[in-house]
Amino acid sequence: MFRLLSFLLLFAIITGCKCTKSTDLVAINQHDYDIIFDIRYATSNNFLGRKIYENANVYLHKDAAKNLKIATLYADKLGYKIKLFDGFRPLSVQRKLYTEVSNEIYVSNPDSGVASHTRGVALDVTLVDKKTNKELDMGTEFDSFEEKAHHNPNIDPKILQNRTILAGIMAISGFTPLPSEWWHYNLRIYEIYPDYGSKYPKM
Ligand SMILES: C[C@@H](N)C(=O)N[C@H](C)C(=O)O
Ligand SMILES: [Zn+2]
Repeated sequence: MFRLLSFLLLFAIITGCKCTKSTDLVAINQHDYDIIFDIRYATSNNFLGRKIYENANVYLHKDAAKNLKIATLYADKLGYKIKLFDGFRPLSVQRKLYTEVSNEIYVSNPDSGVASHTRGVALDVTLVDKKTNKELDMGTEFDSFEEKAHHNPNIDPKILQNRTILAGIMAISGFTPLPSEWWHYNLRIYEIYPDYGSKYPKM
């Protein structure tokens, strides 16, 4: 009897661990999400000029994934598609980016406990016009670490309008903006989510 109970306990622990992995972070794929994928760190088209991810697979915490789906519906109704630049980020990559930039306004310090990409609840996104297939003009490129990328009401009205459309879609879907990066959104109250960055270096 004791043996059976021990076996069942061991089985529950093992399957429970697997459960945490497979249900917390989920893959974001073309089949389930009507978005455009442009995972920049899986290419050399990023501020480092070299590929950092081995592949372009994207993962998000299931709560963020659910809200991203809602955002795609709002975007679609308004005539846009969401383009995704990044989602879950392994700790090693967060560290690499931080070492290169060394500015916590633009890259979260991996040791500060405030990083949201490593929790799987941050998204780097923009909008594409469905009619023209062109990205909206947001005033700067993605990962342009300068003041022009900050949210600011005193910018060109067209750029302000574009950023505000993105902010509206994301806000109504449960995300909050980062003041210093027009492309970065955190799931609301992201601090409650655990950090998966070192647990899942590569999914
Ligand atoms: C590096 C940039 N794309 C980014 O995501 N910055 C925020 C602040 C972060 O690293 O959490
Ligand atoms: Zn980001």
